Amino acid sequence: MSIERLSPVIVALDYHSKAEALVMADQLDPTQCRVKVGKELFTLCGPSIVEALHQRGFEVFLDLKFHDIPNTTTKAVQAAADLGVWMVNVHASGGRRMMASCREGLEKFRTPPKLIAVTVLTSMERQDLVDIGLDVEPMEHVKRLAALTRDAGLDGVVCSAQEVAVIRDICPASFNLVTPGIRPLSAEKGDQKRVMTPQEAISIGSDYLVIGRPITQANDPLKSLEDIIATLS
Ligand SMILES: O=c1ccn([C@@H]2O[C@H](COP(=O)(O)O)[C@@H](O)[C@H]2O)c(=O)[nH]1
Repeated sequence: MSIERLSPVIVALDYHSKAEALVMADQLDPTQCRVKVGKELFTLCGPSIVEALHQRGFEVFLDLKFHDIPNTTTKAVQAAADLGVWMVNVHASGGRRMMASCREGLEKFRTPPKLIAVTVLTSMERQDLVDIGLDVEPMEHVKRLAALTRDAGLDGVVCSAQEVAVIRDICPASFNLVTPGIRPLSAEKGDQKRVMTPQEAISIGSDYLVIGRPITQANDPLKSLEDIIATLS
């Protein structure tokens, strides 16, 4: 069975050293999940952490959320493609021309990474948007940015599972919906605001569940992952 059908879970390896991240990865099974390398780990380790995870058989989501001018972000996603990652992302608020340029920049790769865009961070709620001059509900802004991302030709968006149904109405079924802010009922929300349980997120149509602390900070991370996967079928 392909990994596409096996598990929608992407484990966020948010660690402060390569050693810690690999201790965690070595407890996980690449047929049961993908892994995500974010800003902290990549800033500390660079491409060597991606290589080490590839050697262990994991597909890697490089979650660096590029947000810059079109030329810079395009070169950045091309560098990610050179690393052979499975997925890479930019911020949709960088705009249509920036996203379209990144899309075009990946055309020369035989197997480019999935290119997706972050809409509104799952840690944000209405007041956070007001604070940055956006007097809208997160749902409304996510919908607008998802439409922009679709029109720029990207493969999908990062959103909260709470927005999945609304995005499904305006985007094709092939448009990947990647949802962090996933919290089993027993888990702490921490800094996440727009959350949903793994089971609800899958039921409503999330394609991929990004899960960090509920797995990585569990006493038995593999059991925690298996317990989550068991709720999905
Ligand atoms: O909107 C977003 C975009 C990215 N993230 C990232 O996902 C994980 C979530 O980790 P948890 O420990 O499960 O909260 C983390 O790496 C974030 O950088 C997000 O949470 N929300």
